[in-house]
Amino acid sequence: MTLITTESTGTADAAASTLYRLSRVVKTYPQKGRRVTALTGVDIEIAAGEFVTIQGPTGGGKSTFLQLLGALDRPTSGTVMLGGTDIARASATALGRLRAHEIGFVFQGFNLIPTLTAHENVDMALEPLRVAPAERRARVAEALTHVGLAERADHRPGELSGGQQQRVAIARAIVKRPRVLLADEPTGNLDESMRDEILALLEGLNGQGLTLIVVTHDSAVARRATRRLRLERGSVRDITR
Ligand SMILES: Nc1ncnc2c1ncn2[C@@H]1O[C@H](COP(=O)(O)OP(=O)(O)OP(=O)(O)O)[C@@H](O)[C@H]1O
Repeated sequence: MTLITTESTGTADAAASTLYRLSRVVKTYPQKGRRVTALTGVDIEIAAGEFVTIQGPTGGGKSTFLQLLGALDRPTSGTVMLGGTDIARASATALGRLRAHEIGFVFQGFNLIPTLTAHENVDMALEPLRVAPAERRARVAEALTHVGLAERADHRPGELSGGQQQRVAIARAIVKRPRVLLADEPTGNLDESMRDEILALLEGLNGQGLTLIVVTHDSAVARRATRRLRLERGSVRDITR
């Protein structure tokens, strides 16, 4: 099964290759006539194949950090390299392309379209990729099989449990064969048994070489990471033990 790209295979070579390189990243937001600093000058590298978790207090800068990694926003200063692209300086078109092709997103609230079936929700991610119809159908089926939902392809989100909805969201993220999967509290809305299912699925994907970067308050998730980061008052600290 080819769910991930060659750039992110789990070989020792790929594991040693840098996926993200952030240098002196500052992010400020205007707020009531002054500027709030969300990131104070972050320097960090993330290698292909890592499973990184990001923890920290509310307002510490986690969402801001994830938005920059996801090419959803640009830093105020500094560079955010994803492979050979500097997210700070790339055109809006290039960033859109990066998000569509290279980055899978998973959110706490699943963010599925309620009127579409599981198959249609996953298929949407292939829309910008110009995949031929037959291959498109095969890739969607493969992604749904991978998350254990082949039998539920025709179900709408309202007919699925929270854990199953998150599986559909993960299928939607991996169907594009991204270089990295970014997740914001992916287990935040789930009970313990569903959390463990999703965690096992994410770990399996990482075992196949997919780079995972997960913002989480859940220490059970963080315990499985290969590297744990803490973001507090806009700075990153490595807390892997
Ligand atoms: N769009 C915005 N406009 C103004 N200030 C913002 C904006 N987004 C974030 N901030 C501020 O930047 C800082 C970091 O916020 P961020 O959302 O990145 O933290 P967080 O660690 O994700 O918090 P939480 O765990 O509550 O989601 C906070 O002081 C926040 O108020």
